[in-house]
Amino acid sequence: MNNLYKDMLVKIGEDPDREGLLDTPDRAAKAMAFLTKGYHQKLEDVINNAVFTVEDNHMIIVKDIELYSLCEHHMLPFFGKCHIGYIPEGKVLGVSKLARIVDHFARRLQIQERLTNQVATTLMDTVAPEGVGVVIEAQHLCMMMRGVEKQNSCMVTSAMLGSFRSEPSTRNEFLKLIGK
Ligand SMILES: Nc1nc2c(ncn2[C@@H]2O[C@H](COP(=O)(O)OP(=O)(O)OP(=O)(O)O)[C@@H](O)[C@H]2O)c(=O)[nH]1
Ligand SMILES: [Zn+2]
Repeated sequence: MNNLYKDMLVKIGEDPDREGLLDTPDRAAKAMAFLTKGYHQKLEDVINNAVFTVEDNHMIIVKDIELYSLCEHHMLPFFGKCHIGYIPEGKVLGVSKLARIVDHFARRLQIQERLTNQVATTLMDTVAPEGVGVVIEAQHLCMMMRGVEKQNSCMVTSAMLGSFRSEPSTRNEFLKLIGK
């Protein structure tokens, strides 16, 4: 990937041999590898069997999980917060794994809707809860730094599965607890 970045520097009108840019192709390649590392992770390694048994079935919420991703249309960042809720049916997931699942799907080229769905369906597939709700609020640099240049708009996406979809009271409890 280093050569691609060196070519890019030339194409945008820069001199890749000037002092400040000598290590830039290397650094940029490393940064891009980090930002897209989700492609090279296995979901089962991310979750690492951190599934535990519970007796009760009260709603569990982890909110304000920060996320950074890249929009697949412009390869520019979008960033914001993810809120996750679920009602277990015998099994819960280690709490850090919720944030790891968000990163696993965020660290790649994405659209916000797909990211939201992937987080929700992964939780559904992993612990088979009664229901899952995922809300993502994010700002897209492709709408801020360029294009339509709107600085204050925020895209909100949601994925409601199981009882979060079928039961308005469950969905409303979730939305209330995440402050929506
Ligand atoms: N639904 C959705 N759209 C996105 C996301 N990220 C970027 N986009 C949009 O993808 C669209 C691509 O539209 P095009 O008209 O092909 O590209 P463009 O000419 O660069 O569009 P502008 O951004 O309007 O200048 C734009 O409307 C972006 O705002 C996302 O996560 N979800
Ligand atoms: Zn974009």
